[in-house]
Amino acid sequence: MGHGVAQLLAQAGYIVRIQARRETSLETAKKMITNSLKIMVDKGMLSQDKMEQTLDNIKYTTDLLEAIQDTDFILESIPEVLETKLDTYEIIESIVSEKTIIASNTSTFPLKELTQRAKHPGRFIITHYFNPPQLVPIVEIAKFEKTDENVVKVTYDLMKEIGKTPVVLKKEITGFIVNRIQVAFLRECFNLIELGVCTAEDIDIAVRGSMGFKWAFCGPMESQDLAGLQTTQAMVYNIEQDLSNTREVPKFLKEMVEKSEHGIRSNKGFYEYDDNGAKAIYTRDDNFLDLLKLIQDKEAKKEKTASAVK
Ligand SMILES: NC(=O)C1=CN([C@@H]2O[C@H](COP(=O)(O)OP(=O)(O)OC[C@H]3O[C@@H](n4cnc5c(N)ncnc54)[C@H](O)[C@@H]3O)[C@@H](O)[C@H]2O)C=CC1
Ligand SMILES: O=C(O)[C@@H](O)C(=O)[C@H](O)[C@@H](O)CO
Repeated sequence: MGHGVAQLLAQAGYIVRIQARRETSLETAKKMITNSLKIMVDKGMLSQDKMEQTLDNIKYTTDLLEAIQDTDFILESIPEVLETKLDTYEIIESIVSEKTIIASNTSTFPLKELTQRAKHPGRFIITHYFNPPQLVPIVEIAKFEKTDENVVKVTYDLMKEIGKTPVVLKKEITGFIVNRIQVAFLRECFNLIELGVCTAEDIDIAVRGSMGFKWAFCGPMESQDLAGLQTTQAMVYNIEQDLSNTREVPKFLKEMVEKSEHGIRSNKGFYEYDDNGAKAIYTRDDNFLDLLKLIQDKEAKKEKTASAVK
C-alpha cells in the first residue's frame, strides 16, 4: 500500500521519500510503481515524460531519519499490528517537529488506540486508502476529539489535490465505514462457503455481476430507493434472521493463513498463481483504469452540463 500512495503523491508533483527496512523491499516498491505507471502510459492515460518525472520525484531509503526529517506529512503504512505501529510512532515523534502531520493507513484501529503513547496526539490522523491506492478514488479520513482542526483541513486539501475523494467520518469507530461493511459482507461470504452453498469463485462471479456492477455508479442506499423500500423491508425481514452472527474468524480462514496460503504473496489463496500475482495485478489495474476513465469522463461531462446551465 505504501508504494501506491507514494506514487500518487509523486504523480501530483510532491517529492516523496519511501522508507523500508530492507533494500529488497525498496527494489520491489520501485518495480511495482514502475509497472503501475507503465500500464497508464500504455493506455494513453499518462505521458512518458510524466512517468519519468513521477519516478524522479520518489527517493528511496532504508534510513528512517533520512526519510522523515524536515517533512510536513508522514504516512505510516506498516503491518496491522498495534504494538509495531505504536513503537514506530514513538521513534517518529522523537525525530520530527511538533508540526509534522502523522497519518496512518490502518485498516481497523481508531486513533484512540493509535495515539495511546503519543506526545502530540493532535497531529495524528487516519487516511485509509483502498488497494490499489493509486487507482481507487476514495480515501476515508478519520479524526478524533484530540485531532487539530488544521490537521484535518491540511489532510483533506491534500487528498483533493492528489485527485482523491475524501470521506470524513463524523465519529471515530473501529474499521471506519468501508471495512465495517466489508467485514459484515465477508462474514456472510465465509458462512455461505462453510454451509456448502457455493464456492469462493461462485461468490466472485455472483457479486461482480450484481452488486459489483451497480455500486460504482449507484451505491447500496440509492439502489434501495430505486428498488422500492417495501421490498427492502421484506428482504431484510426475511433474510436477516438467517444470517451468520458469528464473532469468530472462520476456522478455514485461520487454517489457510497457518498453511501460508496468503493469496498472491504465496501464490495460493482462494485461487492459485504462479507469478506472485503479476498477471492478476496487471489485469486488475487495466480494468480499474478503464473504469476510472469512464467515471472521470462522466464527471467531466456533468461539470460541463452544470456550467452550461448556469
Ligand atoms: N493490503 C490492503 O489491501 C490494505 C492495507 N491497508 C493497511 O495498510 C497497512 C500496510 O498494509 P500492506 O501494505 O498490505 O502491508 P505489507 O505487509 O504489504 O507492507 C508493509 C511493509 O512494512 C514493512 N514493515 C514492517 N515493519 C516495519 C517497520 N517497523 N518499519 C518500516 N517498515 C516496516 C514490511 O516489511 C512491509 O514491507 C496496514 O495497516 C494495512 O491494514 C489499508 C488498506 C488496504
Ligand atoms: O479493500 C481494501 O483495500 C481495504 O478495505 C482494506 O483496508 C483491507 O485491508 C482489505 O484490503 C483487506 O481485505
